[in-house]
Amino acid sequence: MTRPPPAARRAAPAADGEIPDHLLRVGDLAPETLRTLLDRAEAMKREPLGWADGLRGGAVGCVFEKPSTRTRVSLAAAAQRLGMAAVVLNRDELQLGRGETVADTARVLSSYLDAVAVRTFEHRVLERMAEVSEVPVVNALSDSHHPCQSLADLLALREHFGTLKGLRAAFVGDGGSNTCNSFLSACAATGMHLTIARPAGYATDPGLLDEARETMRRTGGSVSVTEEPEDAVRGAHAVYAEVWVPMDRRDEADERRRRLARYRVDDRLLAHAPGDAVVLHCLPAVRGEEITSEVLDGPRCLAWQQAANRLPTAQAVLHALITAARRRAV
Ligand SMILES: NC(=O)OP(=O)(O)O
Repeated sequence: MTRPPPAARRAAPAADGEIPDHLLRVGDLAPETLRTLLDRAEAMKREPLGWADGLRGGAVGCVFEKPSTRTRVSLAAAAQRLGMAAVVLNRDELQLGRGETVADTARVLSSYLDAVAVRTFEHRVLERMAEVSEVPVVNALSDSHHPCQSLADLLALREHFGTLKGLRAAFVGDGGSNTCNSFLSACAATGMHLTIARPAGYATDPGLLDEARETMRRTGGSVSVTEEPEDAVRGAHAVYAEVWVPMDRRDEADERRRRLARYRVDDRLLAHAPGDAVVLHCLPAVRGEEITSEVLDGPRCLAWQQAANRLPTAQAVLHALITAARRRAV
């Protein structure tokens, strides 16, 4: 008998410490689960090999409807470090490009693979895939969430500061971006204090803010919103900059550059932050736009560490989801 699809077996979020069926949003990870993934990623970063027991010979699919450097390569490399093959596909290489439905595609792929990572436009495509997939689905970026990035961000912050709880972060730019949404949930789960500085019209989804505040009641974190980037960075341990014109918003490029111009992370803005504040950027960066080269290449920037951490965090996610799914299937 065919197993019921994972989403039908249990609704996210999973209980504290429990690995969920899929990773679609950081908000689906309970605080203890997030900490477990970070601990595992840290161990895998120290000792990348030796985690293939039971996984050797498996395969992970990576389906990308949009370009990617970090996510695509880190997931493929992570699969190989776990002894698994990585099958990396663009949309046009699949029948998806000729109209086969997402649900049909996911059903078929999950009969070949041990997990499938998907970068797509609409988040509901991932939710639909998770509903029908027999194997874990990993969000490799959707229009509203970027959980793999947030794990790498948290690992870089924890490596730098030794702890996450109580850290003060400022996100400067588009408060409704996928990176900001996931970073908000990451701050909530770890008890961080986040200030989002964004112009009017670039607000964070109120539902996500409510969800984060609910989690923060338990973890001791907080979130506030301002239109003033100087206020946001004052007292911050970390300042997050992100590209102003994402891949799917090129038609808004001029408007975005005009509205976000005050939100550039440069030496002028950082003069309002503590001298030992670090700078985060998920990359790729547009130098001179949302961040200057002086800052991006400077000693306080963790962007390169964040990028490097994409590999051990991807390895931890794949290992955790696949081994948990196999245990549940027994
Ligand atoms: N930060 C990030 O997701 O990079 P890529 O778009 O290159 O995967």
